[in-house]
Amino acid sequence: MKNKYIMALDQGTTSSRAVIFDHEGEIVSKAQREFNQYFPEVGWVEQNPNEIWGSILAVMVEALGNGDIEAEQIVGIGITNQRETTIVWDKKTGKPIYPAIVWQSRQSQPIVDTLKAQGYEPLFREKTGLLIDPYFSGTKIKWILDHVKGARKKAEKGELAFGTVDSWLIWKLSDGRTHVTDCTNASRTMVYNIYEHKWDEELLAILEIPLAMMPEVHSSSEIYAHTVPHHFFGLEVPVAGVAGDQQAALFGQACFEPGQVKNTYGTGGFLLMQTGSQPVKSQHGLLTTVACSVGGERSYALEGSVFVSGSAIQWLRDGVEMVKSAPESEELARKVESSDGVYVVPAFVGLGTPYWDSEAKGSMFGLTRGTRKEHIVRATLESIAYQTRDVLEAMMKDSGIPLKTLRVDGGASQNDFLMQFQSDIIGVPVDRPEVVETTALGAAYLAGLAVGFWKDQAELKAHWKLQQQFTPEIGVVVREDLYRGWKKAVEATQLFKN
Ligand SMILES: Nc1ncnc2c1ncn2[C@@H]1O[C@H](COP(=O)(O)OP(=O)(O)O)[C@@H](O)[C@H]1O
Ligand SMILES: O=P(O)(O)OC[C@H](O)CO
Repeated sequence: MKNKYIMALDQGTTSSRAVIFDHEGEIVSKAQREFNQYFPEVGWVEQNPNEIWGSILAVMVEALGNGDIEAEQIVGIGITNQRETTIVWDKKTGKPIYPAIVWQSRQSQPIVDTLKAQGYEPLFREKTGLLIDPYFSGTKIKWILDHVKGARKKAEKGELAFGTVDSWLIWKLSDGRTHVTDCTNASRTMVYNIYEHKWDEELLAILEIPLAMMPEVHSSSEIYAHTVPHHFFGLEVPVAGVAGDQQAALFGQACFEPGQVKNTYGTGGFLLMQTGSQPVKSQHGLLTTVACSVGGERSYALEGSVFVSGSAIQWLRDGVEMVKSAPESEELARKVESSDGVYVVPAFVGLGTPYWDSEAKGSMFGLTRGTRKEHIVRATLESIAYQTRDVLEAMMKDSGIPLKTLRVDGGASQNDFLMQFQSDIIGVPVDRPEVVETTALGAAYLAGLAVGFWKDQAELKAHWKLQQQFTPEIGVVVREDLYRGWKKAVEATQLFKN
């Protein structure tokens, strides 16, 4: 008999991936495609939902082909996606009425300013665990309904559908038969009540979003739909797992115990701490969000976002051209003993957790006549680790749980210098697993649990294998000295507004 597999569709901000996993949780094949980003105005980021769908169709075929795997061998599909990105489409024609508004897009800032001025922040925070920010879907939906002619009327009549990218893909895979999302994605919309587990009618009313356009909210692991045969080689394969990409990574990292934390070093840095069955309210600028819902059990997480993480290295490469490739940053950083007192604060798009300062600009401190390119490169890598510590400090304060280890993944986690410095600056081990495609793995796990491919979470936990552990190599005095310098640099950065 031929081996059976699970296919994960990882629909990220800049590319779509299909990753096929075997029963041991190992990758047997994958494929990846980039798609276009559109920047129609300063600060706006949009995508074409049909291009997203096209890229997904392409990678499904390529991943099967690359691994010489037949479609019949896929027993379940899991979906994980860039979160918050907002799509509104016509239920009858299946056509989007506006491009996808990407999570990074700021066009709904004026709506946010009005909501804040009206004093709604505490209400939204209390019910959704989020802040009022253009990042989340709620004000993006309102923006579309306000700007596309006739849209609100159609939405009121139940003719339009809203979805994050997971909903859109399930709609397409099922040929318009299923309009659903999972609770992790719902918890990023700013209109989902994370305590009552439902769309919050009061918040929907404030944003003038008709309930009729919202998808049904389900758990993260169950059969939502089957592929229609013409989209999947004549087969009806169950779509059985869904989670937002950061929550999927937490699951893929097997962070099931309260207090376990993962950090994904991608374009941005996303830290999630598993807090178990109880949501923890943050006093230190973190978000409270749904971590997962499997087998009737729902868990929560505290989340912190570092806006510029791996993209600081893209800046070194493409902006100031100090490195030719991202891996070269490691080579250069190792050429000097230290950053020699140089601090780079990469606040290129403001500062995220815990500062939430949208006006901060990037800055550099401590330059001398002796400063070389290598010091600046090193300081930029170090800034990624300092920002991570900022978030972890907030997590420790909010949860009261001391950090034992940090599990890492994402592109920049391949940088050994960065991982060592990360461990040095937080004073606990940093654990890098063998499978760093943890986002896709999490989605595969969720689908595999629903179709009986895997038995339970204990089985999944046993799959997690350490590839390399980085342990602290500097003492507490040096560590705290370095970190104090960083805090001063951030303080000075925030003072500089022009
Ligand atoms: N060896 C490396 N050292 C430092 N940064 C790296 C390295 N390799 C990749 N990166 C950074 O990681 C990011 C890409 O990671 P990825 O997980 O693919 O991100 P995303 O999913 O957000 O597109 C880029 O910003 C890149 O600069
Ligand atoms: O697609 P990524 O990996 O950049 O992740 C985006 C996040 O889900 C945004 O909240």
